[in-house]
Amino acid sequence: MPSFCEVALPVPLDRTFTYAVGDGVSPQRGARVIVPFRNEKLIGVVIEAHERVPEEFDAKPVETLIDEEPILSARLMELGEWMAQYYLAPIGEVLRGMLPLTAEVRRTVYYRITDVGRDALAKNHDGDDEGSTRRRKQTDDDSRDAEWKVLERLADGEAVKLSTLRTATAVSLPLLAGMARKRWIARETSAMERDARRIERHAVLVVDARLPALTAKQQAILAELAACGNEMPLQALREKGMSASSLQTLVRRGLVRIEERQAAFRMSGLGAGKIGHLLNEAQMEALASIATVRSFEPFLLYGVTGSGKTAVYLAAMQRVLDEGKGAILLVPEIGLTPAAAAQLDATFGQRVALLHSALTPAERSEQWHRIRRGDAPIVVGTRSAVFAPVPNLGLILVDEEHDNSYKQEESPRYNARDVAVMRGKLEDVPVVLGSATPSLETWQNAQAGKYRRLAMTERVNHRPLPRVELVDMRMEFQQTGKEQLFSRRLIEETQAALDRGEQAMILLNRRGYSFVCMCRSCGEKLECVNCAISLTHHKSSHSLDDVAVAGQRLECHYCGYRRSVPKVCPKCESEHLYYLGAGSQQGEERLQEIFPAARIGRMDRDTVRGRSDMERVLARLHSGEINLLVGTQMIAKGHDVHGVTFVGVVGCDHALALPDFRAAERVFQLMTQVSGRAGRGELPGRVVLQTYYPEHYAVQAASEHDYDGFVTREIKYRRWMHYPPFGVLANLLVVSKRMEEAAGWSAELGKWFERIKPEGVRVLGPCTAPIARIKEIYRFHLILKAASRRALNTALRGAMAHAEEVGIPRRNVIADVDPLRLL
Ligand SMILES: Nc1ncnc2c1ncn2[C@@H]1O[C@H](COP(=O)(O)OP(=O)(O)OP(=O)(O)O)[C@@H](O)[C@H]1O
Ligand SMILES: [Zn+2]
Repeated sequence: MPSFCEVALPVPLDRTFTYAVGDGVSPQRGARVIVPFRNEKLIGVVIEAHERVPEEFDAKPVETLIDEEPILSARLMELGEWMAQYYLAPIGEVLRGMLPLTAEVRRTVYYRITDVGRDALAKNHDGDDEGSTRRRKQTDDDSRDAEWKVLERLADGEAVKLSTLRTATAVSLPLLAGMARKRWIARETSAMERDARRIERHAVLVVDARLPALTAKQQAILAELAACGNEMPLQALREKGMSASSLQTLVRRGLVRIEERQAAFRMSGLGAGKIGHLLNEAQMEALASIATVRSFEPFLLYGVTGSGKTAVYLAAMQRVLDEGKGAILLVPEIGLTPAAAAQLDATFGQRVALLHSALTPAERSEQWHRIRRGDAPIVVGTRSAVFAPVPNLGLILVDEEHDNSYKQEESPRYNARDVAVMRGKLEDVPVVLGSATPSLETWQNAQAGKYRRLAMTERVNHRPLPRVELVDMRMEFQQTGKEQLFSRRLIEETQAALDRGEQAMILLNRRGYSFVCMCRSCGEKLECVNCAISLTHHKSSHSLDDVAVAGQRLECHYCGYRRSVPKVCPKCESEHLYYLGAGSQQGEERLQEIFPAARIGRMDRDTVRGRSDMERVLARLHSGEINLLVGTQMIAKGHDVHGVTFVGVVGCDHALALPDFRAAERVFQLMTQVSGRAGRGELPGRVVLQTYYPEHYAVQAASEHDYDGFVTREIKYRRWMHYPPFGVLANLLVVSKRMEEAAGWSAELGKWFERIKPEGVRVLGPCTAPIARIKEIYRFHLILKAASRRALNTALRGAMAHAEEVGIPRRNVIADVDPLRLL
């Protein structure tokens, strides 16, 4: 029996912690435990059990072993360790991200008085004796009184639950936090396991009871139950507006019984899905290649927009299922559209688990357990679904593999597409990366023969790709003498589509009304108080149900800070404020002026907050209720609306002016994807691309559907500049609330790199990051560019070790490996 175990805890430290295990307990690798850590109880994952007695300290004992059996499989553990190594992310944070089970643990916060607190309390009493008037004067504020009340309640030394303490003293949370900072009281937490299964309470009709006289409300409940097979969840009764007190009366009279049931899995509100098509020749070929492989092999499925990649994914998953295995399909953040969900439902019914961001923690853990039990061998979900514990995995698919939402922009900063390939390798199963606009990384891997390339170069039923017309906005300005948001051609074509009874989509890739507010007198640009970011002007807006959701305001799109719209410049008090740059909200307003009869819908993060909003807009689009949709890049993703024959693209090439080596790739992808929404039905599509860079190769290639042309140019540039995929990058961020600290620490790391001169690594910086401050945190960075992965990893590791040596806290140094943005 081992006496100790190494536990990975969700704290930002690159290490594990040793705990003692009691007699008869043997925690297995991959099992969860609850352990004491500082003043808290944390859930960790066991990395290994061992006999090595720690030399410098007495190991505290494990409090609870949650899982007798490992909850993370050996392969998932290995994947986690690989991620920690590759992304320089704390192993505990990686493993926490792999286990969406927070709902299973109840956390309770306690407070306890400290010695410092006792002293303070004693002094206060002494002061009381000397003369309470003086004390009153010194501490005339109420908060002092509240503090004494808390100390007195805690004086007997027992830890008191936060909720009890608040009931007893009516103390506020900030006040408690302040007392903890003064070290008068100490915060402790305990964690308790909660039953993972969700329990639902059901009302059950007691059938053979004799019916006494009943009120109308009581009768309504009985009728409802009788109509639903004599029982239904309380939640559902409540949603139907049934009275709770009437129900209680019925229960008291023995007419209804309350029973607890384990919640059944329900697919929310999905109708019968579309039935699949017979695959065409190109689809069959792709499927045949994928389905004959049973060990690790990565594929690039390059299929133009509307070539029917989804049908290939579904068929491939069906094959895997027929062999008694499971599959994971990753989709971008908003890729799990109702249409896709309905199709999955129709194909796999109860065998599929959907993991998306709108799930509550309880639902997420419920899905997780279903998957792990083998009840749902088909998993479809966003980024973190790459960790789904599918037993007997047979296939991994990544739809729209180029999509930026696969990258997590917080620790652990992984890219789910790359993790998917690694997982495929560890599980020894094929991995398919699909896209109409593959990332340069994936394309190069295919070129180099590491990935097998499958191509579907035509749309289904030989439908043509849309004809794309470029409008040079500089010419437009010269010819019309006015700076216009929409060009004449865009307006003509939109009108024509609407006149023909067809639908149109217009992309304006910024949300809000105007994205810059400036002062004409002093040139001041209004920025967020927390971030070095211009504030976006929003007019008052209405949600889809026509409920006003927010008034006119300036808003920061990084931290959510809002302020009223100033009448005068906050700096020079001039009244000449003006607004620049049109966002989707302004786009909508202008379009309504130009096309008063159009039924306009908007799709951006202000109007579409969750899945149900998305469902509503798409349903209205499919039904034809909306015939003109304006929105941000949300409209570009995966939608398959057959009535759309025209797409207009407005101002999505600004990025080409930025010093960002991925700008061309991003602009090409967005233009191609959004163009790809046109002409997916019987009728051919048209596109108008408004641009200020008509000669740019990304714009040219997008207008000609020429991925090959684009990638050939782009590859040359990347190779020449040693940018990915011809070299590897990391962004080493140094952050702090205090600017001098961030500056000093990054300078220290810069000096270290200069001294060490890590082989094969070029270091740029340190300098302030392009966004110098986000959420009150100052940001400096160093960019590391290396020819080999190994050199990069070694250099980063060295820098991290040096940071630790010189006392830079771990959470203030962030390594972003394979960054998508160097901001
Ligand atoms: N074999 C087929 N015959 C006819 N129609 C098909 C066939 N396969 C798929 N379709 C239809 O073609 C349309 C496009 O398919 P799908 O949405 O899968 O395209 P895609 O390749 O994913 O495109 P995008 O990259 O633009 O999202 C859908 O309406 C789908 O129902
Ligand atoms: Zn901000």
